[in-house]
Amino acid sequence: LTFFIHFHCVWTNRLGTMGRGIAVCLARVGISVIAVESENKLLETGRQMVIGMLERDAKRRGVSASLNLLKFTISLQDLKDVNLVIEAVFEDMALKKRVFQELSKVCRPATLFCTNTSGLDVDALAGVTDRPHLVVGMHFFSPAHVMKLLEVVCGPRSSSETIATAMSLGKRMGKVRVAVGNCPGFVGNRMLKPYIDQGFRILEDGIAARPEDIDVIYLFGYGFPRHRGGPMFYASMVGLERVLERLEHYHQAHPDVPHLKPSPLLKKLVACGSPPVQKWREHIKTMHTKQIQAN
Ligand SMILES: CCCCCCC[C@H](O)CC(=O)SCCNC(=O)CCNC(=O)[C@H](O)C(C)(C)COP(=O)([O-])OP(=O)([O-])OC[C@H]1O[C@@H](n2cnc3c(N)ncnc32)[C@H](O)[C@@H]1OP(=O)([O-])[O-]
Ligand SMILES: NC(=O)c1ccc[n+]([C@@H]2O[C@H](COP(=O)([O-])OP(=O)(O)OC[C@H]3O[C@@H](n4cnc5c(N)ncnc54)[C@H](O)[C@@H]3O)[C@@H](O)[C@H]2O)c1
Repeated sequence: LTFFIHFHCVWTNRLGTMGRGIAVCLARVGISVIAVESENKLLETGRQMVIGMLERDAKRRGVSASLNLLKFTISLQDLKDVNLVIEAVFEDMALKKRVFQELSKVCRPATLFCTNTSGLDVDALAGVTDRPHLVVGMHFFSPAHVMKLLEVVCGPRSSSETIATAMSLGKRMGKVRVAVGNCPGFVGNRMLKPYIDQGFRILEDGIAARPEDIDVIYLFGYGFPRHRGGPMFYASMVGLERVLERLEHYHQAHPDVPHLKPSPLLKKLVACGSPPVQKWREHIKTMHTKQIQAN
């Protein structure tokens, strides 16, 4: 298989730029990569970075670096024979649309188009291509060659084969994959944004004196390490009745604060006897079925 990716070329604060991390993930599992940049100077900087990362990675693992799998270019025409594209240009809908339109002209009709957008509408991107069923999100986390998570973002028009291919490519790259739906920020960033936003509001309201105080509270009060599970597991562990009871209490006191209003799902789960987290899925399914029937 051959893959095309875009990669970032400005070395800022060691910040892992997505394209180069994705290129490393692909090449180290034996997949050919054609990396495309917008201009020669950026291409050369990016090339050196990717090679350096691959060499360090190979040294750590005691193997030889698979540099022969990489090709670097500034010409989109070089992508005419690739099987799959992972787009990682700036987070700008107009630019991404332009890139996908160009790719539609250059690539074979069966080539899959994946986007590494952090939260833009995958279906809007699919809509500008000549193959909406072959478009899917592959949301890697930064630095992409280190972080294990991959959100596979399924648009309403992504075919099941397209989703399955993105999932199996993620598996081959050694990622922990989660298939998610298409909404602003998907799951990770949709959850993270309210945390960050509340942090700013807390500072604005003078509830915490320093940003460090908020971070300290999070680090020492609510670590979510792997062995302890995430926020959903935590809610289950605390007890859903207690979570609901607290939210209702705060909601009554502050009816104008939207995030204090308990969700209908939480109420339903409590009404069903607060099943353990592993059992929520069947209740959620029933709820969705009823919603579909009602509509
Ligand atoms: C409101 C929402 C806003 C949304 C914004 C978009 C968010 C996005 O959509 C989602 C995300 O990505 S969110 C996720 C955001 N991500 C996180 O939250 C990640 C937080 N960071 C961590 O968990 C740890 O720092 C790591 C596990 C990355 C490294 O662990 P360690 O034990 O220190 O390991 P080490 O031995 O020192 O380095 C190993 C390799 O990693 C490299 N590298 C290291 N740091 C880097 C950096 N900052 N940068 C780049 N690269 C970095 C380092 O150069 C080396 O590379 P080499 O080429 O192989 O030599
Ligand atoms: N940085 C993160 O933490 C992170 C994490 C997950 C997903 N993402 C997403 O990945 C994408 C890229 O993010 P980034 O942080 O690597 O971006 P970036 O801004 O650092 O790099 C974008 C790269 O795209 C290149 N580019 C722009 N137009 C191009 C074109 N027409 N042809 C070829 N290359 C072109 C630029 O030269 C640059 O190298 C964005 O959609 C972003 O939301 C970022």
